[in-house]
Amino acid sequence: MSILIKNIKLVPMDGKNELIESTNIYIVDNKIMHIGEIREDLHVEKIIDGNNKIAMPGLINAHTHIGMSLLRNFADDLPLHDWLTKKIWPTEAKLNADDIYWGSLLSMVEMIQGGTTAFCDMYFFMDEVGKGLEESGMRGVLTRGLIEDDQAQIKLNETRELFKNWHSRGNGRIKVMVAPHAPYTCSPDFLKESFKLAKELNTGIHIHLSETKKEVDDSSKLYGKSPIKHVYDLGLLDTHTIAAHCVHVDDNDIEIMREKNVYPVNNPGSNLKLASGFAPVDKMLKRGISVALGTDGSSSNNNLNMFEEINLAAIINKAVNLDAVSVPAISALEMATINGAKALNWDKEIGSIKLGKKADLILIDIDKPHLYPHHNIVSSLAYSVQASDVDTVIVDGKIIMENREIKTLDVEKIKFMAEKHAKDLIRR
Ligand SMILES: N[C@@H](CCSC[C@H]1O[C@@H](n2cnc3c(=O)[nH]cnc32)[C@H](O)[C@@H]1O)C(=O)O
Ligand SMILES: [Zn+2]
Repeated sequence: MSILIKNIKLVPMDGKNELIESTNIYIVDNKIMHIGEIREDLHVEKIIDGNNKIAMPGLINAHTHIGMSLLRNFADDLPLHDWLTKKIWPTEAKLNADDIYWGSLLSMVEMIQGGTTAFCDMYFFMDEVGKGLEESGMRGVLTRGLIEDDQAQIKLNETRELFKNWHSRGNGRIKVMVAPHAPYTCSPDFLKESFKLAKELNTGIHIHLSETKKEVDDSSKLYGKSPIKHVYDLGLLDTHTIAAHCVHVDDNDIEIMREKNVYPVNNPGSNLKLASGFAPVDKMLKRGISVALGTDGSSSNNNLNMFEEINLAAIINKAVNLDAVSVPAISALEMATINGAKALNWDKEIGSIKLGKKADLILIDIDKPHLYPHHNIVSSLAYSVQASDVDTVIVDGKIIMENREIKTLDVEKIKFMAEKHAKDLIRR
C-alpha cells in the first residue's frame, strides 16, 4: 500500500526538528519513503488530507499488563502490596485463556483509539495476546510474567515456547522477551535462570524494579542492598533490560542504570494511584538515561491513555522538583516515542518519523476548540491534546484507524465479550 499524507504539520521526534509547519509524507509498503515536496514520480494509492492535523510517531506504552482490563475498577484505593496479595493475585488465579484474549483486545481497542501503536506487555496466556496483536495490526513485545512458585519451570518453558512461536511474527511486529516479575517474587536463583534464558534466546529482560519504599526496605533487610544493586550483582543487567517503575532509586542505582544502559519505564498514573511515589525522572534524563513511559495495567491507573501519561510526566516533575522547566513538553513526548522505542529495542525501526523507518504514526485532529489557538503545537501535545483527538493510526504502513473508526477489530463485539468475561470471572 502506498499512502500520501498531504499538507501535514509534522512533529517527527527525530532530535532535530521539533515541528515542520507543513510537509508531505509518502509511505510505501511499510516504510517512510519521502518527507518533503510533492513527488510526481511516486505513485500513491491513497491520499490523506493533512489539513488541520498533526502527524507524530505512534505512542509507545513501554510497560503494561493489557489482560488486566478485565480487572479495571475492580480493586481500588489500596497500596500495591495489599492490592496484589489480597485482590489481584487471588482473582488472576481464576483467569483463563479466553478471558485474556478478550481483555487484551479491549485494551488494544483503547490503545489504538488513544494513539498507541506499540506496547510491552507482561502477563500470562500470552498466546492470546499474540493472536490479538496479529488481528489488531499493532506492534508489541510479549513477555510472560514469571512469579516463582511451584509452576516456575512450567512458566519458564512457556516463555521458551512463546519465543519460538511468536518472536518476529506479524511481519516483524511482534517480539518476545523474558519477564522475571520482580526481585520480591523471584529468588536470586530464579532471577539467574530467567537471565540465562534471555541470553539463550538472545533477547531482553522485562522486570519491575524499586516500585515502592517497602520493596526497597525489604530488599535492604533481605539482601543488604537495593533491588537495582541486587539484580546488578546477579548479572541480570548484562542484557537489554526494561525496568518498570524505578521510583525509589538513589544516586548509586542511577549510576548503575547509566552504566548498564538500563531502560527505566516511568508509570506516573500507576505510581500516583498506588501511592508508590515519584520516580526521579528529571535526574535520570539528565544522566543520559532514556526514560520511557508506560501506563502499567488498567487496574492500577485505570486507563491506557498515553497522552494522559505524557501530561503527568510533564507536570508532576515540575511540581516535585519545584522547577517549572523540569521535563519540558518535548522531553515528555520523547519518553512516549523514541525512548519507548529504545526500551523495546526497536529504535532503529520506530519511535520517530524518519526516512527508512517503519510507518508507525498517528494523525491528531487539531480543529478542536480545546486545541485553539495553534500557538506551540509541541506544547499542545503535552498540555492540551486528549486521546479522543487521535484521528488516524497507521502501523507498519497499514491504516488501522481512520476518522476514529478502527478497521481491524470488531469494537462492539469486543466490548460485549470483555464485559461478559469480566462478570463471569467475578462470579467464579
Ligand atoms: N499471576 C500470574 C501472572 C503474572 S504476570 C504479571 C503480574 O504483575 C502484576 N502487576 C500488575 N501491576 C503491577 C505492578 O505495578 N507491580 C507489580 N506487579 C504488578 C499482575 O497483577 C500480574 O500478576 C502468574 O503468577 O503467573
Ligand atoms: Zn507492572
